[in-house]
Parts: sequence; structure tokens; C-alpha cells
Amino acid sequence: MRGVWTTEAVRAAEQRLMATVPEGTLMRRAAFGVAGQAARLLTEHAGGVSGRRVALLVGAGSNGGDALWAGAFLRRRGVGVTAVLLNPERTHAEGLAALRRAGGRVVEAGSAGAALTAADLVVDGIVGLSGKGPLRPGAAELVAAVTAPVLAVDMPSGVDPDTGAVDGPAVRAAATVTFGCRKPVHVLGAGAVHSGTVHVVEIGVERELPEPDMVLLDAADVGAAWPVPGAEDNKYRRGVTGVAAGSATYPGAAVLASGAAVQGGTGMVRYAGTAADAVRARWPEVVATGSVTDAGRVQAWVVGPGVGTGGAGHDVLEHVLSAGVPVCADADAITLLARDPDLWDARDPDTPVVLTPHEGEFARLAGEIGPDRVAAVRRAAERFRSIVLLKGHTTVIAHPDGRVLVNLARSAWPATAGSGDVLSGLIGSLLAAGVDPWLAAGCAAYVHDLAGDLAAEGAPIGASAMVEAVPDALRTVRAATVTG
Ligand SMILES: NC(=O)C1=CN([C@@H]2O[C@H](COP(=O)(O)OP(=O)(O)OC[C@H]3O[C@@H](n4cnc5c(N)ncnc54)[C@H](O)[C@@H]3O)[C@@H](O)[C@H]2O)[C@@H](O)CC1
Ligand SMILES: [K+]
Repeated sequence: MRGVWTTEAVRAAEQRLMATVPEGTLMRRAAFGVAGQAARLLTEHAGGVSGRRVALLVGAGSNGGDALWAGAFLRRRGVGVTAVLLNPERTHAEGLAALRRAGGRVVEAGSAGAALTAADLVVDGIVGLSGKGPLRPGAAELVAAVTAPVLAVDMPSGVDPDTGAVDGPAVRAAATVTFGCRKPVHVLGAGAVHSGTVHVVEIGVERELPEPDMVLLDAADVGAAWPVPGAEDNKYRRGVTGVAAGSATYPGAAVLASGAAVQGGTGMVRYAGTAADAVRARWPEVVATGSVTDAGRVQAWVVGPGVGTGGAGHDVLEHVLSAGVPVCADADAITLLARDPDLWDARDPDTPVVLTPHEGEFARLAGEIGPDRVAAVRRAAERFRSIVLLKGHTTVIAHPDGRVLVNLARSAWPATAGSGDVLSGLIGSLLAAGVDPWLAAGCAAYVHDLAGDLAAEGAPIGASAMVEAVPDALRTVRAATVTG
């Protein structure tokens, strides 16, 4: 598991560390890391380091100081470095002196055109963790003129450090070098995209950090959490997943959610609903009945995709919520809960519920998301005493106790009709096996995204292809566990 820490936590850790090391040490460590990545990018994009040209965009604070020191390190490797000062009277003095000593050029924003045009790489040291709001007009104009790849120092300037929100002009980096740990800007929403590839450089601050504010799962974490049957297991012990989804008119959701539950490794899938024939035809291993009332025992329910928002869907949801087993409620089930909060009364208070809304469903259930997605999902998880998984390029999964897990999409190919049905089937499969619901949602999100990526191989796919690719995705995460 990799942690993500808010800027507040990072600042506090930096304060503690700074008291123990000579002044300027951390900045030079940070800058050394930036210079190393800059050299790597120059090699990649310009075929070498010595003789190549780098422009530094330097703002008023320590972020600009990092860029200037990195420029000084690059000068020693034969790079032509020009610093563009956006705020000359507030430029980091030691950093500027170091760059000048190393033979770097310094220009003001008004005369930066030639340096930016000639640059093989641009380093964004405009603003770091103290950044507020989008780029100011002067910086925005310069950034718009950049054609070379951009390496962001700590974070792409103009993005909100704690929410990843982009609300105007912002740097779009090819890569970001950050210090000590990942911050929310690197993993949330537009910030994740604007950060490019994120490299974490250790500067000592990582040793001072408390428990993370959010976590990201690695392939090995998912591989370790995904249930593997043992010699004593049988189909019941592996878990029976109930699927209450789809309808005779719209059988697709039923077929996809049931298929994902099968491929996710549950011991048995019981389907209950009016799409029983379609489910049987595609997945003969599924035990299909017409109604939840005669579905038999299950260890978890998936409810919602395609059940409709009328009276029949309402009754199905009420039955499932009162069954006393974990529930993954998706799609129409969320709309029903939003419209009729009394449905919550049916729930056994100790039964875990995982809600998997997309943005529209989330808004219906819990109000507008706003720029701080994590705060919104945390609030909803607490309010509904449920695990809440908000879908998006970054999937955010909150536990009612405040823990948050995020999953970054590899690509947008899985954003296709029926994709959500696959996710809920996978979650159901894990819930039935007794996996902790918060972790189950995180693991399912990871495998869902990986399956989409493996199926797509750079071309569009349908949700059925994602279901087919689930075993490949599971082999991949299990291999990561074995190889460590
Ligand atoms: N504190 C530490 O121990 C370390 C800090 N480091 C660097 O220090 C950075 C934080 O430095 P600072 O706190 O000095 O502040 P920043 O460099 O993030 O910001 C400087 C100033 O820019 C202005 N500003 C805010 N939003 C802006 C916007 N949208 N456009 C233009 N200007 C804006 C504000 O006046 C702000 O105080 C980190 O991101 C990192 O790069 C590193 O050197 C590592 C060690
Ligand atoms: K920056």
C-alpha cells in the first residue's frame, strides 16, 4: 500500500525534520532529485543531457528555490539553463545565487520568449504546496507558450494541492518530482492527469509522517487480498454471491454483473430476477431464479444495475437490505435510496453496505460533490454508515470511520456502458468471500480497471470484454504477490 498525505501533514513533518538538519539541506536534496529526473527526461526527449537546454519557470517561494537549485545541478552536467523569474523581487535568494554561480542565465518574464522556444525541457517551479487557485495571468501566458515537455517541481502549478481540482489555467506536466510522499494533487481528479508520471524522492520527511490520509493499492496488495481457495474449501465456503439486477427488457446488466461475480472467483452465483433466461444462456454455471424471495441463501448481494426505479425495484432492494448479509448497492438501487431514504430502515444495522455511485447518482444521494471529492465521499460514508465508492478517473472509496482508498485509472477505455455492472459483480464476489468491504471495493476497483486495460490494449472495448479479461487481471495481481 502506498500512502498519500495532505499538505498539512507534510508541512508538519517538514517542520519537525527541519529542526534537525542544517538550513537548506532539504531544498538541496529535493533539487538534486529534480535535476536527476530532468536529466532522465532530457535523455528521453532530446537524446542526451550535456549541451541540451532547460528553462526554469521560477515563482516566489521555495518551489522556485527548488527549481533554481536544480538548475545549478544541471549546469554542472553541461546543460544550458535559463531561469525565468516571475516575481523577481521575491525570488529565492540562495537558489538564485547558486544558479548564477553555476553559470545559469536569468531573465524576467517579459523577455522569456527565446528561452522557452529553445528549451528541450521546462521546469515548473512556479508554485508548490502553498499554491492557491489557478495560474496568475502572467504565468499562464508563459505556460501557454511552452511546447517542450514540462517537469513539475513537487506538483503542477495551478492545481489545488489538496483536492487536485483545476479551476483555470494550470501546468500539464509530463512528469512530477515530489518530495517524501505523494500528496492528494498527484492522485485526485484532474491533478492526477496534470501531474503526469509521479516520482517520489526521499528527503527524510517520509520518516516523520503519521498514518496516511489516503492509500493506494499496489498489484501485490490486491493479489494478497484476493481470496484463493484452499484444499478444505468448497463452493459454499468460497462464498455464494446473489445478483439482483437487470430485467427481461434490459438483461445486459444481469449478464454482466453475474459474469463478473463468476470470474471474480465466488463459489457460486445465484441470480434472481426477470433476466434469468439471458443469464443462464451466457453463464450456465449461474443458478438463476425469477425472484429474490426464492433465491436461496447467499453470503452477499449485488443489487441495482438495471432493476429499474419502480415498485418492483423498490421491493427487491428492501428484501436484499434486510437479508442480513453484505450488500453492494449500485445504479438504480442508489437512485431508489436517494428517492426513498426510508428504505434504509430495512437494513440490519450491522450489515456492511457498499454504495457505488457515479457522479450523477452521488449527487442525487448525497448532494453536489464540489471540488473536494474526498471530503464529499467521506461525508457520505459517515452519513450512510456505508462504504462509498465514487467512480471517476480517480475512484475514491471512503469508510465511515474516515479511511480513504483511491484507485487511479490506467486509461479511460473502461468508461463504457455496462462497466459499472462489472464492478459491482466483482465487489459482490469479494463480499461473499468475507473480504473486508472497504478493501473489497478497493481491490475490485483495481482489478476492474486492470481488466479494462488488458482487454483494450489501446483500442475501444465493451464491458463484456472486461468480464472476459478478469482472469488475466487476477493472474497479473497474483503474480505481483508472488514476485513481491
Ligand atoms: N518546507 C520544506 O521543508 C521544503 C519545501 N520544499 C518546497 O517548498 C514548496 C513550498 O514552498 P512555499 O511554502 O515557499 O510556497 P510555494 O513556493 O508553494 O508558493 C510561494 C508563493 O506563491 C504565491 N502563490 C500562491 N498561489 C499562486 C498561484 N496560483 N500563482 C502564483 N503564485 C501563487 C504565494 O504568495 C505563495 O506564498 C514545496 O512545494 C517544495 O517545492 C522543498 O524545498 C523541500 C523542503
Ligand atoms: K510546481
